Parts: sequence; structure tokens; C-alpha cells
Amino acid sequence: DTAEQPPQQKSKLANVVILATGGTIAGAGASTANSATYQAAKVGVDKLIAGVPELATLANVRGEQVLQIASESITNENLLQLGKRVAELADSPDVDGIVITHGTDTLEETAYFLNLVEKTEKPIVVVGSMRPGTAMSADGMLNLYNAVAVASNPESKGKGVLVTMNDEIQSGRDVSKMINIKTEAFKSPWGALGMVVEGKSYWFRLPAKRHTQNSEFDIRQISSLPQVDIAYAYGNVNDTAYKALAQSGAKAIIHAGTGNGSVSSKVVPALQALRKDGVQIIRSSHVNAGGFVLRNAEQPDDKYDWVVAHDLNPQKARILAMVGLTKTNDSKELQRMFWEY
Ligand SMILES: NC(=O)CC[C@H](N)C(=O)O
Repeated sequence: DTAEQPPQQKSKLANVVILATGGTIAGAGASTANSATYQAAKVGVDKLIAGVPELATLANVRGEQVLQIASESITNENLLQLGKRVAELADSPDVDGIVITHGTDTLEETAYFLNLVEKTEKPIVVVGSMRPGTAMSADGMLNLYNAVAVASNPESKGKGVLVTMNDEIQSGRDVSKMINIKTEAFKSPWGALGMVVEGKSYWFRLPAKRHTQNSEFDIRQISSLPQVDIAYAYGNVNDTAYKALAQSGAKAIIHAGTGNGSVSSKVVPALQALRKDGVQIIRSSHVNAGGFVLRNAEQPDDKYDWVVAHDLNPQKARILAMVGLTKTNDSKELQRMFWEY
């Protein structure tokens, strides 16, 4: 509400744009007891903003509805559309920060994607909620308030894409949804960057990996993303999924491996053959609290010309592989990217 503040005070506030994409933060349930059973992506961005009038004390906030979906249904085209809109806004001199409301299922993928391709120092904050706004103890209001607080704060500049969930400020590169039934859902194996408490940010560490303004990738130069898929490893696994994914056109296959990205002896020959056919093989780990894959441990990656995903989980490895493949199909270059980003 523009009438609330005198103009001189108003002009001092940062301008923050909220790009809404759906998810539980825009969800609605039948009763206040429905914390887990509800429909995602129901509430429009204007209603979301109106639901947290305190946002007006933090920033001049306006909203845009980019998508209205549950995030498990996000496509590569949706990612590109969102990424290009973020870049346009970041280029605009009257935008100081950008908030993206997002379903939590693939929030970590979108946050990492933007972290790789947005050439800006301006704060970009991705946020969701674990309970719909209609539920008791809904977490979306405070998460959104915290997101706008972080996005409007000049201290947030140059720190890469950030995620504000459960009062923590997380790096969009590191953070992952670790449990789906608690509001304390998002964790990084390497810890949060900071806390946001009553609208104030407290920072403790900074991302060490390349991101945003220091990235070699630029959303404005990416018009499509190549097909990259994930195959899951487990005891008694066979090579059916890997072969089928390659046959359907995958340019790279992310091996969601056990332990240190280990590969079953039943699968190794198929992966060797696929690599010879030109498919990139990227070994990651699906260890829950955070995998860490070492090159030439478990498997002779140099000999097979495979890539390791470092500490990226399979879904994040897929994002970097897609973005990397827009620049190169050289496995050594891809490996360099997996160490640097
Ligand atoms: N908590 C959530 O946001 C999950 C809702 C939905 N599955 C989504 O990711 O959009």
C-alpha cells in the first residue's frame, strides 16, 4: 500500500520483484489441520503479497506470476523462461533484488540453475514453504518475509543465489530438500551461510564455488538445454535404465550411485559402451546427507573417460551437466566445471 509511507522514506526502500511459480507456498488445503494434504499452486502472487503486509516495511514489492505449477512438473523450458525473466529484471536499474517463490520438490535444482547462469551481483532469493498458507503454523509467510528481507539487503549482493527456509540463509548451490514432512526441510552438507532473524541477516560463511557474476555461463546465450537423465543405483541393479535413457536421446547420464558413486559390475560394461558411443557418463552419489565422489576411486574414471560429480547430488549434477553441455562436449572440460561450480 503506497499510502502507508511518506514518499521520501518510500524512495529509500529497495525495489524487489517477486516472481511466483507455484508450489506449497501458493497452496491451499480444505482445513487448517491439513498441513500435508492440500493442492499446491492455487494462490496468485498478488494474494501472496497481500497476505504479508509487513513486506512493505522491507521493500517496494511487486509481483509477477511466471508459472503456477507444482515444482515436480517443471520443465527445461520453464527453467529457461524463468531464468530469462530473472536476467531481464536484474538488468533493470530500478530492480534491486529478486525473489522467486517455488515448490520445494525441485527448488534446489532451480536455485542451482540460476546460480550458474545469472550474470548479476543483485540478490536472487528462492523460497518455498512446507505447509500451505491455510494450515496451522504455516511457514510460508515468514519464509517470504525473510526472502524479501534478504533480497532487499545490499549485504546479500554477490553471494550467489540464496534460499531462505526455516530462518536459515542457504547457498542455492549446496542446499537440498532432506526431509519432506518437517519445516526444517532444507539443509546443506556444508552448513548454512547465515540466519535471518526479524528481518535482519547474520552471515557466517560465503560460497567458495564459482557462481553468478563469476560464471562462464549466461542465460541470455542459452536457447535450449540438452537431454540429461538420471539412473538410480541399488543392489541387484541392471543396465536397462541406462541403455533406455541413452536410446531415448540422453547426451549425458547421471549415475545416481551408491556410496562414492560406485557402479555395479553388472552396469560397468554398458556405461563403457555408452561412453564409446558419445554419451557422457557422470558418477554422482545418492547418499542422503550428501555424497562426495572422488575421481578414480571406486572406478578408473581416467581410463573410462567418465566424469565425477564431486559433491553435487544427482539432480544438481543433472543441472550442471545440461548447462555445461551448452558449451562443450569435452569430458575434461565438463570435469573442470564439476570441480569449479
Ligand atoms: N512443499 C512443497 O512445495 C511441495 C509441493 C509440490 N510438490 C511442489 O514441489 O511444488
